[in-house]
Amino acid sequence: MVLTVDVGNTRIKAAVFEGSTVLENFVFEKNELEKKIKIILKKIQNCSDLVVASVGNVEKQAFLAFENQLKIHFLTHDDAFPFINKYATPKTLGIDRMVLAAGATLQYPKQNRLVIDAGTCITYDFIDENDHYLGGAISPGLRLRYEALHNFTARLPLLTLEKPKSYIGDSTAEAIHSGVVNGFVYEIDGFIDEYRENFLNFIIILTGGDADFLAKRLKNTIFANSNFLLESLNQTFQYKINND
Ligand SMILES: Nc1ncnc2c1ncn2[C@@H]1O[C@H](COP(=O)(O)OP(=O)(O)OP(=O)(O)O)[C@@H](O)[C@H]1O
Ligand SMILES: CC(C)(CO)[C@@H](O)C(=O)NCCC(=O)O
Ligand SMILES: [K+]
Repeated sequence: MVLTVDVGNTRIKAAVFEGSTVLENFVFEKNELEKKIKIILKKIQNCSDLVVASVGNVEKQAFLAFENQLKIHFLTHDDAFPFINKYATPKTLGIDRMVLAAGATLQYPKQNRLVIDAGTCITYDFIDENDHYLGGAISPGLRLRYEALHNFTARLPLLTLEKPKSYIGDSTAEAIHSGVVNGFVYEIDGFIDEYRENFLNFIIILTGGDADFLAKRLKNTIFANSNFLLESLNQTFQYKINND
């Protein structure tokens, strides 16, 4: 069994896989890392490998305490990935985006794929049918938008996610909810439209902490898979074993 760990910008997500099946999911905070991994390994014995993708400030050392229990694989840019990276600055491409691109490439062979990860940031990643990773976009995620409005102004309160009543916000709170939530949805629909103008066919994979909320509101019908990053991490690991 394989324990996959996604260290995001805000939280940590983990899942145990047997082959390609998820046995159990976990979400926890960064300061709980060691404690939680210990609990997971106690609960689910015979995990042979631990695979980590980290974009947060958690380094490989944080996992060395478990070295005598299972093999630690800390993914880096030097590992084998199943696509050709056309990003102009491949060394600065986020490892989470590389893992998402790898998962899309392996799970949906020989087609254009757009991966949208609505997490702390929204990331867009496009891998074409020739398995060329072309790039995409990075923008502030839903919660970050609420926080940025509050942190960088004098008068805007810090609000938490609420469904806007209308696109015409009739109060400060409603104006913020409309700006953040509708702006978020319009942005994503707008990007999808732009891709549609340039590519005849592509599949869309929607993931991240806000994926379910978003899926219901997009004009494009897309199903959310909030586990896509961890599934991709498991697949990237299998690919690495087969190609090392
Ligand atoms: N308990 C929570 N803590 C933080 N964000 C949450 C929580 N529950 C839902 N969310 C939503 O999830 C979004 C963050 O997504 P996610 O959890 O995927 O981010 P992350 O852990 O930082 O991962 P990544 O860095 O890969 O985006 C926020 O915009 C927020 O609206
Ligand atoms: C964009 C984030 C923050 C999303 O988690 C991460 O992928 C990252 O730190 N990327 C580095 C910059 C880039 O991908 O070009
Ligand atoms: K993200």
